[in-house]
Amino acid sequence: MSIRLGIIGGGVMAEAILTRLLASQLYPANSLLVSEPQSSRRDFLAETYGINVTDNNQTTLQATEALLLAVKPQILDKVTSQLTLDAVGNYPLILSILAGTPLNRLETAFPNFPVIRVMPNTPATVGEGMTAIAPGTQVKPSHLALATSIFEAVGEVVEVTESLMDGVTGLSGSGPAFVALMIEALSDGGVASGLPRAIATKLAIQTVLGTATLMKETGLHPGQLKDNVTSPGGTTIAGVAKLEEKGFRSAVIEAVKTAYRRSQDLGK
Ligand SMILES: NC(=O)C1=CN([C@@H]2O[C@H](COP(=O)(O)OP(=O)(O)OC[C@H]3O[C@@H](n4cnc5c(N)ncnc54)[C@H](O)[C@@H]3O)[C@@H](O)[C@H]2O)C=CC1
Ligand SMILES: O=C(O)[C@@H]1CCC=N1
Repeated sequence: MSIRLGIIGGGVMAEAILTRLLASQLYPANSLLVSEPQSSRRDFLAETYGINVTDNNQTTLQATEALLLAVKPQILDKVTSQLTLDAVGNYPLILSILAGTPLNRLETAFPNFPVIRVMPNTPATVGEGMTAIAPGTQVKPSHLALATSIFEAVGEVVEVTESLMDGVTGLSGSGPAFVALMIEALSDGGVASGLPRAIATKLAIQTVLGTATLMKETGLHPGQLKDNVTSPGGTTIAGVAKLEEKGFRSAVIEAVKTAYRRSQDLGK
């Protein structure tokens, strides 16, 4: 079978996405080709998923539908300088998940190719990802449909203008790490209160998951949900008051803003 989707960089995010593309049967294993310089990583991906692997980025350009850029933003120039685009007979859709990397830089690196800037997140691994996509100037509705189908296989998709992508990166791109810290801290609090670690972590994870599911399914405003839990003179308001005293909400807001600014800086 021909290669339909090429991926440059076989790291964490590439694996998260390709596992779901396989599980959803959107792409069979033999239609995927990952280019990755680390031989141990290539072997792992080939043996675990049965996909095609290579150490030559150029060969991924044979992809008939799309080429996913999944390397660190800092090495984009090195990767593109090694590609010979003139030799390519077709123009697969370029999907870049590189944090901070603007469309105009990608479109300059891939002249005449349709380019979409994408920001997924790691819950994509389990099909619960949140992906934002921002189309470039050459993108047609069929390209948008293709990008949407690929990222709907890993969760939910929203289309935004590019000016919002750094904010998206600070919130949903980096957000899984912020939520993981919250879960770890909840578990630590449980242990400090005498709970065994395994039970504390189970309680913390299910509490975050259940709260998110409740808000998603009911559309409940976060403030209303908080009010519903806080009994007058009860335990929750005592905890909420402590979070306010310690600047919890301000810390989270600043974390997202700092990640947003870092994404902006990566693009400079
Ligand atoms: N990890 C995350 O939560 C998210 C990451 N991203 C973006 O995804 C991209 C990849 O991030 P991760 O998967 O976390 O990084 P990673 O470090 O796990 O994967 C990058 C891979 O690229 C490979 N690589 C290095 N040089 C290469 C070259 N010259 N040609 C081809 N491959 C090469 C590395 O060996 C590595 O396997 C980054 O641009 C990041 O901004 C976007 C959303 C979320
Ligand atoms: O930390 C990073 O730069 C990447 C982008 C969003 C999540 N991880």
